[in-house]
Amino acid sequence: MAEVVASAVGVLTVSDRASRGEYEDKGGPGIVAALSDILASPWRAVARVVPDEQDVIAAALIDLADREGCSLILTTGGTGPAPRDVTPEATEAVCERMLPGFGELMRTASLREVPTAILSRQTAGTRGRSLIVNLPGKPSAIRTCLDAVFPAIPYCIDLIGGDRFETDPAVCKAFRPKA
Ligand SMILES: Nc1ncnc2c1ncn2[C@@H]1O[C@H](COP(=O)(O)OP(=O)(O)OP(=O)(O)O)[C@@H](O)[C@H]1O
Ligand SMILES: Nc1nc2c(c(=O)[nH]1)N[C@H]1C(S)=C(S)[C@@H](COP(=O)(O)O)O[C@H]1N2
Repeated sequence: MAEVVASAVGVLTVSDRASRGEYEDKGGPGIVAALSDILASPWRAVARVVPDEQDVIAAALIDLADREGCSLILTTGGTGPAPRDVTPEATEAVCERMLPGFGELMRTASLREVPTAILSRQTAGTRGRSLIVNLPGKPSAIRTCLDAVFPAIPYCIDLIGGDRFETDPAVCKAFRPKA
């Protein structure tokens, strides 16, 4: 019988205070809870918490993509305009190709909730067989943004040769044009 292999998903919290233990990280667990709801195929989280330092974020993204083999990596935090917000820069630095449509759609969805949605510079891109997607730091933004873009994520990962992800159609209808 074929062995069922759980797909690794990187969950990267970028927060100075959460990384120092000054507050409990609600971002990483929020992403895990959302994925538990959305995904129907076997998966496991590889979670990390790092400070808002571009080199540290980039190193974590490279490790999750190249060593841990995560087909999907979700970051939370560090996407705003403050001087220490550098998650988009770290993402661009490690990606071969950017997918600006992700940021555009996530900001549009968030704008229905808060006018400050336009302050997020969140983006997405691919590194080898990994798709990296930035989410804002506010834990409440995680579900809003994932619900907006997740229908396109499994097909995107198919196209770059990553793992096959299935969603629970009652929660999220993944769209595969060639299926
Ligand atoms: N990982 C997290 N867990 C819980 N709350 C968070 C987390 N990240 C952000 N927040 C909340 O969202 C707010 C905005 O997030 P932002 O990423 O701008 O944080 P920040 O003010 O730059 O500080 P830090 O980097 O220390 O989290 C924070 O002030 C905090 O209330
Ligand atoms: N859905 C949603 N998107 C949101 C927010 C939010 O509360 N909900 N906060 C905004 C604010 S106030 C900022 S500054 C930016 C960047 O946040 P970050 O630096 O924590 O990533 O995300 C924006 N996007």
